[in-house]
Amino acid sequence: MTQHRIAILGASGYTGAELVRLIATHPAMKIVALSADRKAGMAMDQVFPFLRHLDLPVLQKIDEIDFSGVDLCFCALPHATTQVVVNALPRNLKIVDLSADFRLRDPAEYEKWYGQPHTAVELQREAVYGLTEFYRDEIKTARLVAGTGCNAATGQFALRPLISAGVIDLDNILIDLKAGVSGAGRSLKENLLHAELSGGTHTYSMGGKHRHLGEFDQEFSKIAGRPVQVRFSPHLLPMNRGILATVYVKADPQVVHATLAKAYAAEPFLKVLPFGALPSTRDIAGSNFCHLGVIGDRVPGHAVVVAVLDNLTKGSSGQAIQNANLMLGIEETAGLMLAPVFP
Ligand SMILES: NC(=O)C1=CN([C@@H]2O[C@H](COP(=O)(O)OP(=O)(O)OC[C@H]3O[C@@H](n4cnc5c(N)ncnc54)[C@H](OP(=O)(O)O)[C@@H]3O)[C@@H](O)[C@H]2O)C=CC1
Ligand SMILES: CC(=O)N[C@@H](CCC(=O)OP(=O)(O)O)C(=O)O
Repeated sequence: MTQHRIAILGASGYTGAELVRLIATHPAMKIVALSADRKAGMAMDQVFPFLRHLDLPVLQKIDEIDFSGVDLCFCALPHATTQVVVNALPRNLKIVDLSADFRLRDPAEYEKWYGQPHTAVELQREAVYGLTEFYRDEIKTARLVAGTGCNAATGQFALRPLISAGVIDLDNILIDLKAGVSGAGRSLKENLLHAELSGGTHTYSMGGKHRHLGEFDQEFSKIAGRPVQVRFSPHLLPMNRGILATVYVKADPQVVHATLAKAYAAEPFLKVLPFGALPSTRDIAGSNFCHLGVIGDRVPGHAVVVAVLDNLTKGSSGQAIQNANLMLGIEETAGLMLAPVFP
């Protein structure tokens, strides 16, 4: 099988390491370059001893990499840095970006949510939104794909088919979400110290401030053909991986279940549980699966959808590989059918 030559920028971060872990057993990808910033010059097993069994290139600064020998580049860098880096890469290089820089179509929306003007607007326009199950055809022919926010992916898996089918009240949607701490990346932050995190939970970016609302607004309004604004309450939980979104909608619960089950019947990674069964993050850790459950609320005419996925796989690096498979003409599930880790 052809081995596509892969570079990973930001390989010393959490999503970068997850890309390496998954690509290590991919049948048609070979890692030829890895980048880091502070950790440039180090071997991967110095940064991540859990990858010691692999023979990997040394971490380099981005400007030391020869991209002429690369077929596809995963970019797992912080937002804002990303647009500068991608703008300087060869224009024929296929890129799957994991940051927020190319997710929003409208430059004004980017500035609103990220607090600064976009400096590569033409790339922003070129990028295809990377929620694979809903953008497959565009992703197959794209050069630049923008991976979704991990929370944004979870909420969209619960809601997109319901909005498309017109079975929920569009003005009555609440996404209450719990996220694991690896979603915040590997750089040191005081509030993420074990002593300050492990004993409790708290909300963050409440009151309509979370940046993934930009993705919800963009995508839900596009599907509905009119503005849709959801309510969103993110919480940080003292767990490493995983997101659980509890989504409250005004709708017939059986119709909600039937709509999701039908929409995802042929999807290899999206699993709808029997009516009334609800999923747990414990059942998807380390895998590219998203589990969804539906139950009737106590108040008639209301339903609750619960969606879970792993932020480092289906929420970022697994999704990125799924998109790269399509861009390279490989089987979409290649390298991704790993079972979750349990317990
Ligand atoms: N973590 C998650 O669950 C998700 C993350 N994302 C997005 O993916 C991207 C990567 O996230 P994550 O892996 O968590 O982040 P980390 O903070 O864990 O890693 C960031 C990586 O970028 C490198 N880096 C930082 N600054 C620079 C710079 N100025 N120039 C070059 N390289 C730099 C770091 O290198 P070094 O450490 O050597 O300094 C490191 O390799 C982010 O945009 C994030 O928002 C998207 C979905 C989910
Ligand atoms: C726990 C935590 O902090 N999670 C991050 C989501 C990670 C992600 O999807 O990041 P980007 O949108 O920045 O790429 C958050 O809620 O902002």
